[in-house]
Amino acid sequence: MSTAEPSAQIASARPEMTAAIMAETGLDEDVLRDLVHSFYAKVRRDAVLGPIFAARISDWDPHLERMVAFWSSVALMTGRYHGRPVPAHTPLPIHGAHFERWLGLFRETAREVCSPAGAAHVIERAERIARSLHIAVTEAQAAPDAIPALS
Ligand code: HEM
Repeated sequence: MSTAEPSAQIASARPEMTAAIMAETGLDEDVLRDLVHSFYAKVRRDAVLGPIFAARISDWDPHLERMVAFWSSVALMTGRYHGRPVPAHTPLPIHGAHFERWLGLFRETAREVCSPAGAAHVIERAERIARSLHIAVTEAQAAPDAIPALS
């Protein structure tokens, strides 16, 4: 690390922005790890969402690692996640009610785990991404051969 770089606590593609978000929200990789692990513990116990995940994920460690990287990218702008969420969801048996339930559990967990500013930050992003995913999944279910609009 050069001396010109600001003192972000974690490796980031945009260290200045990451440091500013961390200072404003109280979020860091440890909080996001706690958020992801607590959230998926609830998801796995959920009567509606749990079976959908159980049918696709047998080894949870890599999924949880991927989701910490995803939230690090989304919330802290670190650029750690390089996957494609839309194709991962288009084959799933999900519709509006699943997204509402997912968001309900996510909001609840974020408020338990994060500071108020941190919870507001991740909830706003989760709501935006859930809306995009819902649109993409609905389009793919209506026209399975169409080119996906989002990746
Ligand atoms: C409607 C409720 C949802 C269900 C049932 C669901 C289910 C799943 C499942 C089963 C996977 C694993 C897919 C696989 O590896 O085969 C997955 C991956 C993933 N989900 Fe969701 N999901 C939901 C909503 C969301 C939302 C709202 C977000 C983001 C805010 C999200 C973000 C992701 C990401 C980033 C991955 C990893 C994709 C990859 O890189 O492979 N999911 N989801």
